[in-house]
Amino acid sequence: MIDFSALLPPAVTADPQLTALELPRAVLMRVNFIPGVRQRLGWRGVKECTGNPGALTLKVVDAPGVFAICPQASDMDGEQGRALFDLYYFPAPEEDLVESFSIAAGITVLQDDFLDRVREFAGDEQLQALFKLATLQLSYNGNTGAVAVSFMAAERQLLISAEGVMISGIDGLQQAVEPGGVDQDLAAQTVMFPFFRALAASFSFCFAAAPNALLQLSRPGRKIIYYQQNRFESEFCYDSKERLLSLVWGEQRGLSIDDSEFPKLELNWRDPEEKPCEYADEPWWQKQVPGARFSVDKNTMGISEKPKLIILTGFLGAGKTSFLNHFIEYQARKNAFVAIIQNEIGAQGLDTKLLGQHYAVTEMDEGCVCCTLSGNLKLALAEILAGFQPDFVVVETTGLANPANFLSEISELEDQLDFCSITTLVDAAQGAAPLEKYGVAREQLMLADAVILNKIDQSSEEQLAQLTAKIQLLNPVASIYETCHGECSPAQIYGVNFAGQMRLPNDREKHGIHGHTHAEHGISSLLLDLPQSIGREQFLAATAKLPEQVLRVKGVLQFENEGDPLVYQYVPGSQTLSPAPEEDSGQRFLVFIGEDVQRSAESFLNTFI
Ligand SMILES: Nc1nc2c(ncn2[C@@H]2O[C@H](COP(=O)(O)OP(=O)(O)OP(=O)(O)O)[C@@H](O)[C@H]2O)c(=O)[nH]1
Repeated sequence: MIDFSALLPPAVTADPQLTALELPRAVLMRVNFIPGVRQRLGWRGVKECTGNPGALTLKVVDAPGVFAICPQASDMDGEQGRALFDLYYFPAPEEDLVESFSIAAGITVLQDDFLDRVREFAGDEQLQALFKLATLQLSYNGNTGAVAVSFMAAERQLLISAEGVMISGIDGLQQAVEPGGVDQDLAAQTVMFPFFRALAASFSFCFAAAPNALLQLSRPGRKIIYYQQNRFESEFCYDSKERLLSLVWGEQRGLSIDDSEFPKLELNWRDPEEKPCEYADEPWWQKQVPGARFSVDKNTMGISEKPKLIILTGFLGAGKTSFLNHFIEYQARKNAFVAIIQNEIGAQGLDTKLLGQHYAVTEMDEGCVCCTLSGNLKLALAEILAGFQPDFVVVETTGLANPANFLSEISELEDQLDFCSITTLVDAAQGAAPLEKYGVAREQLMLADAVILNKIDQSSEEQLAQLTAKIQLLNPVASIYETCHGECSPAQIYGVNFAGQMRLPNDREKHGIHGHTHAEHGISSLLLDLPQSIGREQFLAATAKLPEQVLRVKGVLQFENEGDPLVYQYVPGSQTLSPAPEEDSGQRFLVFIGEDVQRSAESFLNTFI
């Protein structure tokens, strides 16, 4: 029985249809975030389409273009789940292969916005019609745990233009394809096979098992004759075959592969027979990638195996999430994988949604921010380290957390993590006020290895100088960096190889800093459910009257008679409304943070509802 627990959450594995639908994505994301493994399995990288997180674009070693996969349909029959995916290849403009695509595809490839369109191909029907080359079928039996991955493609994808194709050239209109001539003759199976090869090898790696059956079936190919106004006919084409190649992990009987239209059985191999010679050298027979097992791959590459740990603190609204977004982007460009642990005040986990979905995120329970973080941090870290092999783990604490509270727990994980830095964001726009008022804001600074002075666009030079002097008084050893929107180079802060060492609790005790400070600051949080839609004017009038005890408000809301939901963010003195993340839970809410928030939230509600 294949163990899916490291790939999919239990709520998904309990549902065979969902499992069939989610499995390729889970496998592809997982292998692509383990640098040592990715390359060896044949991948160069993966990216989710923002409009459709189930749709991925991928680069494969040695293929200059971009491959893509997009879920198309799924169904279920008892314990059988099945899902179909469309597979695409978007050639690079300089590739000779472009000549074999249709004239319309060739023109599209040469347009300036082609690569931008490819990144968002899942919402682009024209692109899908021009570049779909194959289909993938995923079958899963919930009883036996068996999985079949079936690849369907034609030897030749032939398109005949009934009326011919004219294009405009230097000498005016020219006949590019004669009426009844071939517009496209593409070796679809050969073009797509490198993708299937790497995909199948990724399944074997994630399942830690090689396939134990292989089926190959075929049927006569077809050519498509197209007319104007989107009219199509299809005819058999006997000098081309369509093939279905199916690999099975686990018990083949009882797995429903939709192969009814493929009457001719060409190959039927089962373990322990000798492997079919045409596929004997394929990488999918290896259940382990040499030198790339979870525990040793980085060592064999001469890299320290332990992920670097960064603790990100900073008072409410200082810019932690903004900085984290840049940090992730910077690392993604360097092919490094960042795992994030966030502890959100309020149950909604808004920050997780505001960050892209490209990263593993473990949200911890809400509750007393300091203590809960302390209690669950080890668990969350252990979960991440068991499931992934991140290069960095960033713990983004709430604006009210005192890092001193969980430093001793982190020091217990010294053998699993390299401590890199406590990085503290400071809101230059708010100046020294939070530092003067809240002990926790001072302690976040006293503990910092690096201080990022953010929002300098909202502060005068004189105010900046005063604030810097205050910070230096509190923490004479931390380096201070000035930024806007958290945009600063991680290499500048942490050094090129991130050797920064976090001071451990024993050292800190000497500075007179102690744990658990949550009782002293008197700040609490409150979640306010909003009606599904609200009036824009009334809402803005109410926010204008927020009392100074309210330090932070954020949430998702929908204005009456307006298009999409919006994210609302408030810190004293400024508020923003921006488009909500694509993945919308449908819940409309605000989280209030501050002193006496109960009263503030009640009077807020009274003003505008
Ligand atoms: N003008 C300006 N606004 C900024 C800057 N950096 C962040 N912001 C805005 O400040 C607000 C808070 O930023 P976040 O990055 O969410 O801050 P945070 O520290 O994660 O906030 P919490 O989750 O409440 O702790 C958002 O509306 C940002 O767009 C900056 O440099 N200048």
